Order: sequence, then C-alpha cells, then structure tokens
Amino acid sequence: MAPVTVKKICCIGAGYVGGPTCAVIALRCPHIQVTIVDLNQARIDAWNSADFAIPIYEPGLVDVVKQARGHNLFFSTDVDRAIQEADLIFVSVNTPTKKSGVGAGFAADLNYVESATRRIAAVATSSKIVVEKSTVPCRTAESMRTILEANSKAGCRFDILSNPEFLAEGTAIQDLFSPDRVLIGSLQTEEGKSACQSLAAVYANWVPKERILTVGLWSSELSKLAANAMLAQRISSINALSAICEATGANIDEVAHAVGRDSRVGPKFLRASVGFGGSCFQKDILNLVYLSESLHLPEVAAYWRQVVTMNEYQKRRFSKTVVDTLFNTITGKNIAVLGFAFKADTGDTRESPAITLVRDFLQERARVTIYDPQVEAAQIWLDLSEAMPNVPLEQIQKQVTLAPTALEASKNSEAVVIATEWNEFREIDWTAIYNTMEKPAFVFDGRMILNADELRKIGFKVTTIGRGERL
Ligand SMILES: NC(=O)C1=CN([C@@H]2O[C@H](COP(=O)(O)OP(=O)(O)OC[C@H]3O[C@@H](n4cnc5c(N)ncnc54)[C@H](O)[C@@H]3O)[C@@H](O)[C@H]2O)C=CC1
Ligand SMILES: O=C(O)[C@H]1O[C@H](OP(=O)(O)OP(=O)(O)OC[C@H]2O[C@@H](n3ccc(=O)[nH]c3=O)[C@H](O)[C@@H]2O)[C@H](O)[C@@H](O)[C@@H]1O
Repeated sequence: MAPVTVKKICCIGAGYVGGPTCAVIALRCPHIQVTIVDLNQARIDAWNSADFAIPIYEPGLVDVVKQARGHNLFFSTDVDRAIQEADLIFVSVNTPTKKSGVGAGFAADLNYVESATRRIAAVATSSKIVVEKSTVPCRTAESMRTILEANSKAGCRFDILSNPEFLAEGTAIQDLFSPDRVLIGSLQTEEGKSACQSLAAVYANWVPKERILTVGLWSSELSKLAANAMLAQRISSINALSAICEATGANIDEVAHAVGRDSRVGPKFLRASVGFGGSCFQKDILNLVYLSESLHLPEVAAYWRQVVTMNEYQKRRFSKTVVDTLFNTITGKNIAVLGFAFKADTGDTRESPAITLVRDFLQERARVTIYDPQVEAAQIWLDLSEAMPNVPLEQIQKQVTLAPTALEASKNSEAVVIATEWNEFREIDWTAIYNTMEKPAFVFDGRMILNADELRKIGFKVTTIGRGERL
C-alpha cells in the first residue's frame, strides 16, 4: 500500500502544542494547507487577530504565524469542515488529570480526546490518518481506533498514529525547528507502516531523516510518559540533594556541576529549584503511577510517585525557610513575589510553584505583592482562587496586590522571593530595590539566578536553595 501524500492537515486543539506545532509545519511545508481548529472562539479570534495578539506568549511564535497565516495556515472554529477536508488530523487536545471518578487525582481525563475522535468519526467522508499528538496513557490509540471503526461510513478507513510532542514551553519554536527526535508510533501492519511513512514525509521537509524514529504504537505512547518522568526525576533528585547541601554546607551548584561532568549523566536539567511546575510533569508521572497500579506493579508505582512527593516537599521546605528566616512569623509582613509563570519565557502558570508559595504565605497571613512580566492579572486571580477554594476572592484580594514592575512590587516589603527565573530579575537595579525595602531586607532566591555575594555587598540578607551558608 503506497503512502498517501499529505496535502491538507487539520489540527484539533489550538493550545500550547497544537498552535506552535502546526504553525511550524505550515511554515516548513508551504505546499501543505494547515488548519488549526478549536471550540474556544476567543482563542481562535486571538490567533486570527489583526495585530497578532496571539493567545500564547512563546518567543519566536508570532514571527512564524506572521509568515504563514493567510497563506497556508488558518485558524477556525469550523471543526467539521477542517476534518472533512484533511488527509491527516492531529488530535492535540488537553488531557488533564481526572478530578473525579475512577482514577481521580492520577489517571488522565480522556474525555476531550474521545469527543474529538467521535467528531472525526461522525463527520469524515473520506479516509484519514488520525494522529494522537496529546500525551495519553498506553493503548489510547486502540480506543480511538475502536471508536473510529465502529462509527465510520463505507469507504472511509482510519489509520491511527502516535506522534507525541517533546517541545518545552519558552523554547518551543527552537525545539520544533530542530527537534532532538520526532517519534512516530504505528501498528506494525502494512497499512500502519504506510501511514507512518506519510507523516514521516511531512517532517522530512525540515527534520533530518535519522532524527525521525519509527516504533510500535504502544512504545511511542509509553516513551512520552517515560521521557517526562525521567526529566522530572532528575529535578527531584537534584532537589533532594539540595536539602542535604543546606544541612551540610555543601553547594548544590558545585555538586550538580561535578555530577553533570560525567558524560553518562550529562549537565542538562540539574538546576535545583523551588520545585518543578508546568502542565505536564506532575500529570504525566501520576498517569504513569496509575498505569503501574492498574498493571499490578505497586513497587513501580511507588517509585515514580516519589518524584512528585519530593517536588511537593521542596515547595513546602522553601515556604518554611521563608517563614523561619523572617523570625518565625510573616503575619502582616509584606512579601514581594517576583515571577508567577511556571518557568521563564512563558505566560503559562499551570502547576506553577509560585501558586503554592503565595498560598502558603497567605495562609500565614502575610501580605503579598506579585509581579510577572507576562502573566495576566485575571489568570493570577483564577489560580489563587483555585488554590484556596474556601477563601472568597475578595478576601484574597485584600491580602494580594499586583504590581507593574519588580521595583514597585518590592516597595516597603520585608522580603523579595524569586519564584520564576525571568532574565530581567538578574538585570534589575538591586540597589534601588534595597533602598525601597524595610530593613533588614531579605532575598529568597528560589531559582538560583542571583549573585548572592553582590547582593550581600548591597546589604541584603540572602537565602538560596542548596547552600548551607549564612545570610
Ligand atoms: N503544554 C506543553 O508544553 C505540552 C503539552 N503536551 C500535551 O499536549 C496536549 C495538549 O496540551 P496543551 O496544548 O498544553 O493544552 P491546551 O489546553 O493549551 O490546548 C488544548 C486545546 O484543545 C481544545 N479542545 C479540547 N477539546 C476539543 C474538541 N473536542 N474540539 C476542538 N478543540 C478542543 C481546547 O479548547 C484547548 O484550546 C496535552 O495532552 C499535553 O499533555 C505535550 C508536550 C508539551
Ligand atoms: O510534555 C510536556 O509538556 C513537556 O514538559 C517539559 O517541558 P515544560 O514543562 O514546558 O518545561 P521544562 O523546561 O521541562 O520545565 C519544567 C519545570 O521544571 C523546572 N526545571 C527545569 C529544569 C531544571 O534543571 N530545573 C527545574 O526546576 C522548570 O523551571 C519548570 O518549572 C519537557 O521538558 C518537554 O520535553 C515536554 O514536551
């Protein structure tokens, strides 16, 4: 069976993955028409806005959209039409952790994947290659196939591929232009392999062939969960060591450097921090824990669960350090929190450690002022309301102020807490900040981005993660 040459692509889900991924495909494949669809009208309007006020802050993304939109890249809420026209459909919808029912708190909520799949089955009038782009538990592709085959019309065949996405927010465009690998999983049948070749040919327009890996469907699905679990595991490992450093006087930077120089370990992803955030690490590990339990592998489940437990411990430990250092009470004190996004160069706050820190400070009855260069006010209020469901928003707003700059946020504060590693926090005028603060002026560097010695020369009392030194 000869591979189909892909001419029209539909991407269901115009979020952090669907948007950048398919915008880059459109840019790199001018001969393919790409339509990104979503049920969320406001999101699609933003992608289509005349001034390119796109819904995601991601360095380089606006330039890609500017070059391709209106030529071979389109954004629409007309999901049915885009499905009907496409030869290949990416399903790139959200797969959050289930909040209720069986597996609540661990398993992935596949409701969005299922409804997108059912829509494809309901409206498709010709054969399609359906690509699972969302991160999903093993064997989801099989469920998708069952739904599609049970509902398809005569003459329509569906081939299902798994093509998980490995981009990281903040570097998404770079990651998509030059991926370490593109992974495509398919059934090992003649039809499956042929569909796999069709998708591989799309990526081959800009990705070197040796970086396009083709594997079985289940290996592909599990590899995505495994990659995130192993990345998060490195952070929990270095954070666990940071606690030992603080207790012994060792320096976590020196330890990470020494360990990372072993070429078998490697230097990347060994930055101790206040804890990892983001929409996927915790979700995907919990998913792996659930899978392990479902497979009656309790030791395996416990092993991976510990990565998340350690991350919770790290966040809690940091909040406690702030309270302990500020003379065991922060009640009524002003704390400036710099950064609210889960990492630099994104406006995304999903599972951001900053949310946990602010919640902890509010529970200690501190007053908190937050500054983040990208996160919108409405998002901060939403996140804090969700983190403190029993506290009315008006009450939260009595204790929390949002500031337009780091300097404004720091005014009259007792302590500045770095929660996100935004570059601008390295470059701001720390002497000016010191001059506006109450004395003694404390800095808590939850991202290890500041030069503690320089800050001490200004007069600050500095606490960083993973160093047992005195203030
Ligand atoms: N955010 C990230 O950096 C990465 C995310 N992933 C995975 O990619 C998937 C998508 O993640 P994000 O893009 O972050 O989610 P997102 O929440 O930003 O976007 C998902 C979009 O899908 C839309 N949607 C849901 N059901 C729909 C339907 N039936 N029809 C049309 N549109 C529908 C939603 O309205 C939403 O705009 C998840 O499975 C995630 O685990 C994978 C790699 C990186
Ligand atoms: O599946 C996903 O969603 C994606 O999850 C992560 O990407 P992302 O969450 O966007 O960002 P990361 O750079 O991995 O950072 C995650 C968190 O870990 C923290 N981190 C990262 C690295 C480090 O050394 N230390 C550390 O604390 C970051 O500050 C951030 O809070 C993975 O890196 C991507 O490969 C994957 O595609």
